[in-house]
Amino acid sequence: MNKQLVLEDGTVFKGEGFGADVSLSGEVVFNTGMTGYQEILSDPSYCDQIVTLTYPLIGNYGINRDDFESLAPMISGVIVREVEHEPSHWRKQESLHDLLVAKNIPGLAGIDTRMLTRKIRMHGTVRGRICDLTVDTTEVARMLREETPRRDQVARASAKTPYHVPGKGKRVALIDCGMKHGILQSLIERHCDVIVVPYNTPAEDILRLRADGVLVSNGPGDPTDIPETIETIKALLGKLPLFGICLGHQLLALACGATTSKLSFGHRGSNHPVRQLASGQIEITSQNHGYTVDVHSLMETNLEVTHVDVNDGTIEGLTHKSASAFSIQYHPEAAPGPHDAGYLFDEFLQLMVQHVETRREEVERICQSAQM
Ligand SMILES: NC(=O)CC[C@H](N)C(=O)O
Repeated sequence: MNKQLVLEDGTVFKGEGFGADVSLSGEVVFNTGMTGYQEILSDPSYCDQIVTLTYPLIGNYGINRDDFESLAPMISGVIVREVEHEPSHWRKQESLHDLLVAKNIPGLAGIDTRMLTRKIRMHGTVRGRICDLTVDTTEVARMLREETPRRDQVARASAKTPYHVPGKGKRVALIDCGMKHGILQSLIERHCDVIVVPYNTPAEDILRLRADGVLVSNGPGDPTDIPETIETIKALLGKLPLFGICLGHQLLALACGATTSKLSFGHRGSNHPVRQLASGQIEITSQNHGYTVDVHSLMETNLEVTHVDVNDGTIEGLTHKSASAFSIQYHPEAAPGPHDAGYLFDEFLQLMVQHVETRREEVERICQSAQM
């Protein structure tokens, strides 16, 4: 044993280090997915978090060039029960260890991940640090309790300047709060013409793009940390069809006057059941969020709940009663799946088509009344 995880309450888990030989702190969370470690560690929503993977063997199919959700992982560490250093898969290019070394991210193997997960489930997420066995753990725990966590994750994860991904279909302005590439991919598959813009782009600049709709992406941190994006959404509401995913969902709710709060240990995994209220149908979804929209705060808003989490009853989807806007807390772009929720991208497309038709009808009506 040569590395340890120290938690802010003083608990210590000793294990074997892998990946980069560095010490990093972060919020310790767990993900229950059996596969998808490459997508998880490269999902910018995990920025500044140390992720415990509850599936007991990780790394066995390696890392490939295609499955990254972003090119620069922002995760603070990976914790596993057992890591495989000799992966076997026809698509693999390198091992998990090699990737973590290259990206300067520490890994910790050989600890009781079930015990750690049960602790987080009972007491909520905690701050922790992966470090050498030689350091004074009481000192590390004190430092973890006293340091103020950063709140600039979205600014670090978002694109710094706009860029265009041309397509022949509907034009989507994609507000990048720390976007997973899967979202872009899902729009490209539907032939969209996508302009990705930074999280703090003002509404006027977005309107100037003459987009057919706006998608607000997933992203890290607390949604209340980015009032700029909330203001942009407020100004766009009713002018263009709007679709919010995960952080984007929380931001739409805040823009409409609702509130959000932190869940005790969040939802992170790839088999979370969600009920669609209109049909009663259950979708199996991929989730990764630590915050939720407060149900009682919806009373004062024009929002309606469309989807609910079957496990804990929290809100998973919202729609606006008058504006063309809807959002979901989970991931329709999920990779490696499940794909039950992919229809939501088609609904967004449908909303953009309807919006264009309504506008055309409006223009015709104005022209006709002008002739009279
Ligand atoms: N995946 C996301 O977009 C996460 C949203 C937000 N950072 C949360 O933890 O709730």
